[in-house]
Amino acid sequence: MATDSRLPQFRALSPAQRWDVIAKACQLSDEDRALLTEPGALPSSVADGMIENVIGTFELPLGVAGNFQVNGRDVLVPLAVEEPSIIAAASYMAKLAREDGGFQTSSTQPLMRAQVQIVGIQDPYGVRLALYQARAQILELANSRDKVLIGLGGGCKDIEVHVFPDSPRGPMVVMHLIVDVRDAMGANTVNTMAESVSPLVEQITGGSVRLRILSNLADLRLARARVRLTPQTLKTAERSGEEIIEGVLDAYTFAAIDPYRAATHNKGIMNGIDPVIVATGNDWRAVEAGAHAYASRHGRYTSLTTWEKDGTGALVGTIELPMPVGLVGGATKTHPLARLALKIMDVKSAQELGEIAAAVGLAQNLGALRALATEGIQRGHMALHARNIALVAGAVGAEVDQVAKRLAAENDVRTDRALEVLAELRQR
Ligand SMILES: CC(C)(COP(=O)([O-])OP(=O)([O-])OC[C@H]1O[C@@H](n2cnc3c(N)ncnc32)[C@H](O)[C@@H]1OP(=O)([O-])[O-])[C@@H](O)C(=O)NCCC(=O)NCCSC(=O)C[C@@](C)(O)CC(=O)[O-]
Ligand SMILES: NC(=O)C1=CN([C@@H]2O[C@H](COP(=O)(O)OP(=O)(O)OC[C@H]3O[C@@H](n4cnc5c(N)ncnc54)[C@H](OP(=O)(O)O)[C@@H]3O)[C@@H](O)[C@H]2O)C=CC1
Repeated sequence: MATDSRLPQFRALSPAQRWDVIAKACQLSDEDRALLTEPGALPSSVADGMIENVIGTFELPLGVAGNFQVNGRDVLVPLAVEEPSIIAAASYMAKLAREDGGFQTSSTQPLMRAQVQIVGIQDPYGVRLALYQARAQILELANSRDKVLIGLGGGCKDIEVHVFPDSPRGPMVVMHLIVDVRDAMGANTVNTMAESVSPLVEQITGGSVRLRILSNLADLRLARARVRLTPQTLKTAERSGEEIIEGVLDAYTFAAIDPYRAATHNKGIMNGIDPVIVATGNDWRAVEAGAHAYASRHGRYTSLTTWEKDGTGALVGTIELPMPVGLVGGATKTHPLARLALKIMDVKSAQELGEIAAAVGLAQNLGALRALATEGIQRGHMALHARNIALVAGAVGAEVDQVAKRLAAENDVRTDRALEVLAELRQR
């Protein structure tokens, strides 16, 4: 477990030197190092067991966001992502946040919903009551298979019956199984449960069961994060903290009221969350689907975060969203790098993993809003993107930073300019 997530001048090190820092901070072994430094950390034999028609593996950069303090614990957070400036922004905001206590997080129990669709019935409200009457029998059948899950205190805890009396296909009833999936993401688990209770549901209702599948609107499995930053912490050489706070509040309000802005605002949040989900071998599509569905829960798509000023004038940010992630199941156990990422984070439960991801999303959001509301996104983002452009132009080794620095200094981050700068460098 890392005892100090500050990584001073980490950026100036080489990947191998950064590995040494992380390995020391997290007590990682030489075997762990081999996973990262040797090509093909995911053996094709393992990949061939994960998906169909495998022809190889696809790699992404794996970085570490520093400075995070979550509920008083220093955490180094691995992110697998291709976009520049995400890790810089998250690390920067985490650095500021730790001045004022870092991130405080919490989460609900890991409850997932499985839906059982019932058609071919004439009395949907009567069917609803019949299902509630048979609740104990349904729960018993649902819990008759998952010995490991039940033994851990998980399992189907309740049913919830939704009625659609006049759907275009006639009356429809949807029974939800509410399942505590403990440290699994739980999709396979709850899908199996839904299929296993369907014959009994048809017997109880006299209807026909169609779909038996989890809901990705996992609104009973929420992760939350909160952060508070004073004007003193937020001030820069160019702007007062108060000015920055007012800018962030205007930027947040723009997203809260305008779906066109909210889509970009939330994409920025997921820029922080998705790379943690990918790095830990979790299903980022499930997290994305739940996040955006949850952002529409009040009937209009809006911001996943809130930003406000407290009585002392400090900026207070919150995020709350579905977080269906696991420490077991799916690829979390089969992908070696997913296991390594979980080891670096030293998380003890799926809830803790979800809370850290939520905190990274909140940090990411502040990084973007703070930049957008002051200097604009391009200076910081494009200065880091310049290295990608230098690579595209063919720069190698030390040339990459030399070309990138020149592009950033000229504020002209374009491939044709990079080619010119590279040619000049090579003529020297
Ligand atoms: C990019 C910065 C951080 C530069 O900002 P800066 O002021 O030049 O940074 P700095 O050199 O003063 O460094 C401050 C800290 O930032 C971090 N940092 C700084 N640079 C690096 C680096 N190279 N590698 C690693 N970490 C870095 C690091 O923690 C560093 O502390 P230190 O290590 O020096 O003690 C700033 O301009 C920024 O945060 N910009 C916002 C960028 C952003 O939000 N990127 C996310 C992708 S774009 C996006 O989200 C989509 C969007 C924008 O549409 C979302 C939306 O619309 O809401
Ligand atoms: N729409 C979606 O999001 C869908 C996603 N998926 C995929 O489903 C996968 C996730 O399903 P999931 O059910 O998590 O995967 P798994 O079926 O791989 O793992 C869950 C099983 O792990 C066992 N287990 C061991 N330890 C624990 C523990 N501490 N907590 C909970 N379970 C434990 C339980 O076994 P036992 O059963 O013996 O008790 C449990 O049923 C992901 O790969 C996802 O991509 C699939 C379909 C749809």
